[in-house]
Amino acid sequence: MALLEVDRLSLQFGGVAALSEVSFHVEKGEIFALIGPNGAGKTSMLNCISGLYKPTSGTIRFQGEPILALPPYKRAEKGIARAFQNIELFKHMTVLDNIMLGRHVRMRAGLLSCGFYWGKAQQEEIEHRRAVEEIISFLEIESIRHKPVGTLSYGLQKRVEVGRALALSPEMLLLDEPMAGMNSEEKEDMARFILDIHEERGTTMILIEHDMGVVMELSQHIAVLDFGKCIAFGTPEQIQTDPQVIEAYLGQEGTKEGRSA
Ligand SMILES: Nc1ncnc2c1ncn2[C@@H]1O[C@H](COP(=O)(O)OP(=O)(O)OP(=O)(O)O)[C@@H](O)[C@H]1O
Repeated sequence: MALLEVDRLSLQFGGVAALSEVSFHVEKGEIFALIGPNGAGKTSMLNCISGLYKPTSGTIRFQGEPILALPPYKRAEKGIARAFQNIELFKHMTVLDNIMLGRHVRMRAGLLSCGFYWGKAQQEEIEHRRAVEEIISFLEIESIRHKPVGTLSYGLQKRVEVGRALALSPEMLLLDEPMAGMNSEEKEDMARFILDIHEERGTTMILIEHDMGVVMELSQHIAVLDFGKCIAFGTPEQIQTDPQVIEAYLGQEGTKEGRSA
């Protein structure tokens, strides 16, 4: 059984079909890429998976269970975490506090239990701190842990955004253009972190990325969207040689993005 199964998913915005009958599946432990030209429906698909958008029809199953009726926080509890295309951090708060906030759905001790079982709540707090410190050291951001996020470079903010999503200890991580706007050094760092997360934590990932070199190198399977339709699904080798993909997206040379991207 695949970890995530998307079956004939459609999403309509008035007259615009953002997604039409899209089907694909993501295996546990793989890096899966969603590619396609601007406006193809990639972010809309992530929004349907995380619960921000409600599809018009179709189904999504996570670990065999239908999830479309669940609100976003329930999907987060089930292990689906999201890093956004436009950074969604609290800019005035520190790196540490932002990542700690990402951990909140894993925190069980509420106000009542804190009152009755102070020791238990304290123990939990220590464990969450340890998990967060582990992420900070994993992402090599120890030196900026007490800095307000708004004072950091764009590349570092993107890294913190990934850290916030990782704090959920997710089963599946949705990464929407994690390298957009980065210089080549920052991109290399992010690619290394994605591979490390995959190898060391075994986290399944769905990656939206426009850089074809990165996509072909990192992912095991790729789905190609074009005008809301899934026009191809396969390994990087299959996608690179698929005539429909070359026509719609990669351009005649099969290396760069064709249509506006
Ligand atoms: N909230 C919304 N309201 C109306 N239309 C929307 C909304 N979100 C997306 N769309 C439309 O759905 C289509 C798919 O958009 P989407 O952002 O999913 O594409 P994308 O492949 O992620 O593009 P990009 O690569 O530019 O981020 C577009 O025509 C877009 O205008």
